[in-house]
Order: sequence, then C-alpha cells, then structure tokens
Amino acid sequence: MSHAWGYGAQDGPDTWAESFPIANGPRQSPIDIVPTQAQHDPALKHLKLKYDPATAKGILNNGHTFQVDFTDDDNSSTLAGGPVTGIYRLKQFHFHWGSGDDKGSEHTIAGTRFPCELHLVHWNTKYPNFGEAASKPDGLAVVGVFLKIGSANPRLQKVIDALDEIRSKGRQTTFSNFDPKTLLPAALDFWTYEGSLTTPPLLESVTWIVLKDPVSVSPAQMAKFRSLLFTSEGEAPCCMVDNFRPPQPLKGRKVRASFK
Ligand SMILES: COc1ccc(/C(C)=C/C(=O)O)cc1
Ligand SMILES: [Zn+2]
Repeated sequence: MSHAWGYGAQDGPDTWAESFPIANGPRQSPIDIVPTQAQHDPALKHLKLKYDPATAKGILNNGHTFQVDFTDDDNSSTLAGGPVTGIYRLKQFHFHWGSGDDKGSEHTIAGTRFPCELHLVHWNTKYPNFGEAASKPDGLAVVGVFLKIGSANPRLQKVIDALDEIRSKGRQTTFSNFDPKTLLPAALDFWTYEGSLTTPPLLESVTWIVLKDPVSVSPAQMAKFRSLLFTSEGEAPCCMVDNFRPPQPLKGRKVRASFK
C-alpha cells in the first residue's frame, strides 16, 4: 500500500515518522548549514559534472513536486569527484519552493531560507540501479542549488514553459534536449555532508553537495512554479506550494566546505 504523505497539516513533515520512523534517524536531511562551523577540507576534489542533453526524457508532476527525468542506462550524464568515490549517474532533478519568497528551500544557510531549491539526484554505479542504490549509505549523491529572487533566469525558461502541460498530479510530457548544467552557478564551491532523501521514504543514502552560490529566479517565474497543483484533475485544486521539509537535527554530523 502506498503511504499517503504530503506537506499539509494532516500529512506533512511532522507526521511522516508515523509511517517512516527513519524520519527521526541519525542522518536526516535537510539541515541548516552554518558556514562558520563548516570545516574547509582541502582533500575535497572539484566537482566533475558531465551531462548529455540527449538524456533528458520527460517532465512529470508527481503530486509532491515536478521532476525532469533522464535516461540512465549508460554513463552519458554523470557526477564524479567532489566528496564521492566512483561515478554517479543522473536520474532526475526537481525543485522545492514556498508560497512566498520568504521560504521554500529545504537547506538553509545560518537560518536564511531561499524561495526555491533545486535538487539533482544521482545514483552510484557500483550498484545495478537507482532502487538498489537508494538503500545503501553511499548510494546517492544530490546536488542542491539555491534560487534567489532577482532577474528572470533564461536557463529556467524551458522548464517553466513546460509547466502548463503538467499542471495536475500525474500529468507528464516529453522533455528533450536539455542540459541541466545550464541551471548551475558559475562557481561550483560546495558544502557536503551525509544525509538522506528529504521526502518519504527518507532513506539515509545521500551524500549531499550543496552549492554555495545561488542562481536567480524572477517573481514571475516563481508564480509559474506556484501555479502547479498537488491535486489530480477532477479533485478540488490545491496549489503546489510549501513543498519543503524543514531543517533536521545535525546529530553530531560534520559539514565540510570545498572552499576557504
Ligand atoms: C519511491 O521512489 C522514490 C524515488 C526517489 C525519491 C527521491 C529522489 C526523494 C527525494 O528527492 O527526497 C523518493 C522516492
Ligand atoms: Zn528534493
């Protein structure tokens, strides 16, 4: 039976532990990143991101967010270097955002919340597939990118223009020839720590790589995100907003920085 969870008062993050007790586990995400408490680790390598636009497949409203899915049957789109060992394949990217510009991100920086956060989800090719990798402590690597209000971001526009076709839960459409590297900031300085998925099943299998520099998004572009629905066609419409989990206890974990 699939567990009904969401972001509302009756099914939101404070209720998830009832069906997913790992919600109170030792390495849950997101977290509040405190730059002055992060230790610079000179042994951290540069992030190596290689994405083939031809691997972009489709865009889906899954009822919690929208995601752009990639074919992952070879090493055409991968992450290596940074804090990880080996090669991780890109599976999908998705976003989290708020009902207003004062909230929406999952990670925070010394308590500062951003209006939106992008997650690029990769799985370790030492395992046969995403599902197997998602259950291993070194199975996944997720790159997090903050979005801050500013000028319209032309790199987001192809994604935003597709949203009209996936307004309701379960709607999907083709989405091809897209390089997610265009969504990243120029500098790939990052913080890294060991954490989890931020939605159920909240598996503690993620090496988080949170970029220091945000990218821009305009108020009009944010309004398009907020025009999506949590609900399916035919249901009473509920706007897809505030689909973020708040920061979780650090429980002794160290956050490392790739930069001084
Ligand atoms: C049940 O399958 C799942 C696949 C991926 C995810 C992710 C990627 C969650 C997250 O981003 O926190 C969850 C469930
Ligand atoms: Zn996410």
